[in-house]
Amino acid sequence: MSKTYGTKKNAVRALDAVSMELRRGTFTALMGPSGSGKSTFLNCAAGLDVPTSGSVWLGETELSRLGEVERTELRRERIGFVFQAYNLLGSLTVEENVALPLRFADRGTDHASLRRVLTAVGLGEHAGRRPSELSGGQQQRVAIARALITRPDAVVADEPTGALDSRSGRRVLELLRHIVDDMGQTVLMVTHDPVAASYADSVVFLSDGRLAGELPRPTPEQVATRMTHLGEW
Ligand SMILES: Nc1ncnc2c1ncn2[C@@H]1O[C@H](COP(=O)(O)OP(=O)(O)OP(=O)(O)O)[C@@H](O)[C@H]1O
Repeated sequence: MSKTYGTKKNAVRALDAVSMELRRGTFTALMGPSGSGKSTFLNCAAGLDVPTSGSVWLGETELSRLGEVERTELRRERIGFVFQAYNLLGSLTVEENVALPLRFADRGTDHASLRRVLTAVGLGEHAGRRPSELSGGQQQRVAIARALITRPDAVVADEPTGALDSRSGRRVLELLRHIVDDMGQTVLMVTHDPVAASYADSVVFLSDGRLAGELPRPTPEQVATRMTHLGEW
């Protein structure tokens, strides 16, 4: 797919014929210098935006062909989102925050699934707390539980550890690894951090809106070396 922002002389080609297949049950990290198109790719892949040309498929559904309303519905039902800022509602409890996507999707709240997902992210004991009573790492794990509650086909995470200290970050990355290995989830994560990227099955590099290689079974050192070759981080 390609994505151009603006028109004519103000046009910015953010993605230039980038083609990628994310297999079910895999964890992919997306890296590249600032402005290389990572967020643009993630947004188009997850149906928050549409490419200017090319197509995006989620299973049998051509996401890029859907109108705004259908795309919003598909996002709610089939994609889980995790961002650097946890975007939790402060007035709701942990459990209520996690249940929110079910309400938006007009699905009933299934308490057994809520308990299960909260336990999976290690917050079974904190269901009744407010986000302000949790650490940053715990809040991000609430956000991951919220992303998982609809049993989405894929989870996209844009810098999920960007605001965390390295210990809480590790816990979040281990959790992402766990949802892939033990729950069969598919995860796409944008990150600047070679250690975070090393938790993925494979790292895809972007540079100037183009694919710039892939590194399977990455180590932090290999990722850092590649990033150095791509220029500024
Ligand atoms: N809404 C927009 N309108 C115009 N240009 C945009 C818009 N969003 C992004 N761009 C441009 O598209 C290019 C790719 O941006 P993008 O945010 O995808 O990069 P990125 O790799 O995620 O960067 P960063 O690591 O800094 O977040 C950049 O040149 C950026 O300035």
